[in-house]
Amino acid sequence: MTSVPNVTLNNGVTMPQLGFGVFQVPDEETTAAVTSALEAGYRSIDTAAIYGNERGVGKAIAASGLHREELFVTTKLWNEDQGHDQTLAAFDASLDRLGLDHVDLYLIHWPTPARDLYVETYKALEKILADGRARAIGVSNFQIPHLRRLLEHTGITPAVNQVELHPGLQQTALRAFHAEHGIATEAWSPLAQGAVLGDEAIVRVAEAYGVTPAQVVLRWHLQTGNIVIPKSVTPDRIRQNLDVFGFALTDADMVALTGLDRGLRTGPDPDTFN
Ligand SMILES: NC(=O)C1=CN([C@@H]2O[C@H](COP(=O)(O)OP(=O)(O)OC[C@H]3O[C@@H](n4cnc5c(N)ncnc54)[C@H](OP(=O)(O)O)[C@@H]3O)[C@@H](O)[C@H]2O)C=CC1
Ligand SMILES: O=C(O)C(=O)[C@@H](O)[C@H](O)C(=O)CO
Repeated sequence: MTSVPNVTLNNGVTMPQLGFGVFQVPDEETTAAVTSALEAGYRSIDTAAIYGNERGVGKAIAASGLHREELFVTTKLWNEDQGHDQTLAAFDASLDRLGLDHVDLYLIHWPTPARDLYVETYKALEKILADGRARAIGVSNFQIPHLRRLLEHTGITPAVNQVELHPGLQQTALRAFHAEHGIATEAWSPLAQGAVLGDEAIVRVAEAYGVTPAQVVLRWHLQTGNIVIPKSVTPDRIRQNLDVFGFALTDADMVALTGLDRGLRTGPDPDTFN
């Protein structure tokens, strides 16, 4: 079985560097997809309240026979549930749907700056952490000014910032800020939902190694130091996306992929998304 390296977060908790995402997987299909992933060897699952599939994730976990300590489960607080008390209630509801008594990582899904609630929301996450119901807390889609404000007004540095990141959107300044403050960078849509897989440089490197473009992109993430959570509902791809530890890109390959950065956002703009 493939062994995925761990990243040590800023509170000492370890998190697999490669996990499985379930955005856009209907709840009734999620149990099968997560079961395939767990059978392939994934141990980290990324869901969110807004995905509507926490129950499907929970069913796959319950049926897996794996010990809870072997798994790393992330879920996220949806925008409309921001605010101190609403966050605590939304977290309880997520745990209930997952059928778990704690998650490994709880994230604020988007800063939604127009609401101006993310600081008090994060304080609720700090309480959840203190109560031992999340092993680590963090954020998603936070830009540098949002992170600076959290660092100024709250007590615990986020363990993770999960952001859109792939060869077409490399987030260089944000990654540098994370490194400076001990925040792990987690890449969502690590394959750009397929939009970079036809890039000539990626195809050329894939042909040279006899692997697929998706495997090249995932290797680039791992060697860049990102945590990645590719999604697939296709069993062959689920296995393929984990089979990325038998080859390594050279410095020249890494430079070729770095040249593909072009501000390609496939998802919403975090400064305006509400
Ligand atoms: N925090 C946030 O705001 C966000 C978080 N996320 C998280 O990140 C995860 C991953 O991002 P996501 O947007 O799903 O996109 P990905 O970049 O993981 O791409 C998923 C798409 O690529 C296809 N695919 C997967 N593997 C391969 C492969 N080996 N070869 C060719 N195509 C492949 C999938 O098809 P198929 O399934 O048909 O095989 C699917 O269409 C999400 O599932 C979610 O957990 C995502 C968006 C926003
Ligand atoms: O997938 C997620 O985690 C997201 O937050 C987004 O993709 C978001 O829900 C969206 O796409 C809204 O248009």
